[in-house]
Amino acid sequence: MAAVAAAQKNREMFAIKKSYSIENGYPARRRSLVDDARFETLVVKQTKQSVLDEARQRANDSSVDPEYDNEQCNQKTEESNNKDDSGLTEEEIVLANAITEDPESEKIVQRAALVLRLREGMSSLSRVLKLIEKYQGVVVHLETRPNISENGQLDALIKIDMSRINMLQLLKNLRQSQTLEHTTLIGEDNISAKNPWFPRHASELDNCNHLMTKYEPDLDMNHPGFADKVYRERRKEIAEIAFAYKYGDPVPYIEYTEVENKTWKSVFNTVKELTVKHACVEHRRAFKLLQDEGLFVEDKIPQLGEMSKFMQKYTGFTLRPAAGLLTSRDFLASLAFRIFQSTQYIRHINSPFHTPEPDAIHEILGHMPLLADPSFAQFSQEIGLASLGASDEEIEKLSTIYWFTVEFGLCKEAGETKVYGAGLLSAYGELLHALSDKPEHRPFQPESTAVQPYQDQEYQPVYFVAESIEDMKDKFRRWVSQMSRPFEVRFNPHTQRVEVLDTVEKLESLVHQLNTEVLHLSNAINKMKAPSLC
Ligand SMILES: C[C@H](O)[C@H](O)[C@H]1CNc2nc(N)[nH]c(=O)c2N1
Ligand SMILES: N[C@@H](Cc1ccc(O)cc1)C(=O)O
Ligand SMILES: [Fe+2]
Repeated sequence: MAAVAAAQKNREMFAIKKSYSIENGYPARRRSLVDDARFETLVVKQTKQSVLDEARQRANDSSVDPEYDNEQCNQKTEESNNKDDSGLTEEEIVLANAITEDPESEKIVQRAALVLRLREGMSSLSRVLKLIEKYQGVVVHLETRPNISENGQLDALIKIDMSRINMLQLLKNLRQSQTLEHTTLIGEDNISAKNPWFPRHASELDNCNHLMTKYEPDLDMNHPGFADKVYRERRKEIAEIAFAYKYGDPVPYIEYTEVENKTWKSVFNTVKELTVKHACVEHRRAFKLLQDEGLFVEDKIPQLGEMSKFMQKYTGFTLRPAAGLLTSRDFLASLAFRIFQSTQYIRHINSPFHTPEPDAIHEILGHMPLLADPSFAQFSQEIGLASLGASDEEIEKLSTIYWFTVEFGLCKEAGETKVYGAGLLSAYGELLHALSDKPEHRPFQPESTAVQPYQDQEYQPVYFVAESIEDMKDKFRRWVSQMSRPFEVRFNPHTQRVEVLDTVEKLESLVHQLNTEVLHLSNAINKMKAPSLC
């Protein structure tokens, strides 16, 4: 018990706190969640590293490697130093970040309002207007008034439409001008910092790979591999491969070692036996399919590339490698694109029944069977779509729902309680615990489930039981429709793009598509009703 308490304390000490970046002098105005996560990973890792090196020494491991990650950290620090944001307003930083994160977006024409203080009255105004013309901007609104405090000065509000890249140039130019006292850009539409950035195309998931480092063997005293240098090196090697991965690359092939295959064999055989009796029908069905296709065999860890092909065939889900436990926002965002970010390293041989961080055994044995089920795949994508542009509070709720369904969900089946959560289907220790009378079983209700606190270091004390997976999905849909996001999104599988449904044109084209599909459906019905005589 003492060990558990110590581990809990260790994790609390290092858990990434929401306000961490602000406490450490990272300007709150730069509210890109991508940048925040990058910064947090860096600082938390550096701090933890030094404290834990000491602890590892105490754990009788002489293989402390202080160089770990220093290179990577330095690189990132330099990167962020190069970004000189001094003097820019929040809106301008958001604008500049939007361009850096998606260079294609620099040509997007953006509406924005400029507030200027003109030193030389009307004559400065004509210079400003000429400049706007030079940058191919269109003035859509212009208002001036004498400045109340200074004689002869004029305040102007100018609304313009201009490409993002030109807007940044224009601002630079205006700031250097002697005739202006100050220039402020007020964002409109999507350059507002109030809507966080989110990926619009599957390729932008290259930006969504921020890790929560608290359970890595290098940083978690209770990780089964904490004092095993060989294990830590191997885990790092495989994580590096994931770090280097870019959208469009083939899924990397990993030559698994004998020990790793042995670990797989022991988990696979135990889970195979237990799931016959305890897993939900969707899991059992897909498990059999995976066996029939030769992917689920006892003596070889399936390759992620093969798994990805398998799932693409059944539900369109594909896999991309992840270096460890991802932040909820990044992890959920990829689900919106029917992409599952999957770790590729294997848990420690000493702890096959349960591991504190997701590993390839968890992803493959736990998640893949249900992601190969069309209805469950749809549900996973819906949680992902709901997460795009959601507030931090909503992300917290969505990930809690995800936790108690996709990860640790139980459901009823012909009067019996069955397992569908991936965290149980890959951890036979916890699977048996979940079905025993030790933990509490509560009915799944999105409102209460979404706010149930949970920890991810030990077996759960509470599980939620759904009437059925379909019923859980229905309840989730009703609940999620009340979220605060002021827009709807839709995934276009042809372009792999998430579209924000915010213009009449987009909705019209969608209605058109749906009409065509309805026409096909009614044709199909007619054909069935009156089969042709030929
Ligand atoms: C969304 C929710 O937080 C969930 O537990 C996520 C978090 N990050 C993850 N990261 C990886 N690599 N694999 C996972 O299964 C998850 N699960
Ligand atoms: N506990 C799971 C792995 C896991 C860890 C953390 C998670 O968030 C999810 C899954 C297992 O042993 O298989
Ligand atoms: Fe998982």
